[in-house]
Amino acid sequence: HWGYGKEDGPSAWHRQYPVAKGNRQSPIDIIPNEARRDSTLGPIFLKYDQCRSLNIANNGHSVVVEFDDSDDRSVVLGGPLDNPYRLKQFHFHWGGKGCEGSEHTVAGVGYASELHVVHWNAVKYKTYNDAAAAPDGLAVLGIFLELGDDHRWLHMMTDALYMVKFKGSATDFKGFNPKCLLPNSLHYWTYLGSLTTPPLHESVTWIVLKEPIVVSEKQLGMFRMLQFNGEEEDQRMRMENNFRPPQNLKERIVRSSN
Ligand SMILES: NS(=O)(=O)c1cccc(NC(=O)NCCCCO)c1
Ligand SMILES: [Zn+2]
Repeated sequence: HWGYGKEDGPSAWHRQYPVAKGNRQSPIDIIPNEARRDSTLGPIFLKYDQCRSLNIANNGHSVVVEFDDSDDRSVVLGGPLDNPYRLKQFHFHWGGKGCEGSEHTVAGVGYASELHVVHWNAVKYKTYNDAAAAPDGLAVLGIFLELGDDHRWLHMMTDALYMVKFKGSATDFKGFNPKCLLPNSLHYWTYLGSLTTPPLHESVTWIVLKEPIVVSEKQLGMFRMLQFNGEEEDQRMRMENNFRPPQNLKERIVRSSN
């Protein structure tokens, strides 16, 4: 199975997932000076007021908070999107102590971590899985985390991490609204890309916010108490450095909101 180690990590994924060498892979290094300012790109809107989380889980690659996506109560719309995309889940990617851990980089510089808020096109596709394999199926909001003071609300999530220490564990996690994890500004870069983990489907319209949120080293350190392995496995592997490095931009351009 794929992972982030030496043998099963990003440089090996192409063997089982040949699309890893495709033309619209993610993440990428975003070079602000080369992004095209596009006046036709409007603002994005996050309609998360009715949003309610369901559970938090360790899937062996990251920690994921899932939402009820049975209706259009929580959607992202506007910006590069032709219709509303329904909120499905959010998860994180992070590094080791003091190392970089984001997936996208900005002019070659990484952040300590990156939050991905995953939405799917329920107007065009019947199920999330259908959307996840379609070129306009997903819209993922990428938010950088930089180290500084404690984040006022992140503790609500990090306090629950001890309950999902091992791969395959999950627990109720109700009432968490990801609106509390957004920065002040919704200015963004956008480009067409892929899932950053296998199966690496080229199905994502990426919307990467320019302004990072601030979390403390202590809070980020809580993520590293998670483990890649299941409870029953002998091999104990701390969950960290679960990020894919930047991929070739190929024939793509990155657009910038105003
Ligand atoms: N990291 S990401 O590009 O935001 C992203 C978004 C939505 C799905 C995925 N990847 C997957 O669902 N991979 C399938 C296996 C995951 C754990 O079992 C990655
Ligand atoms: Zn991700």
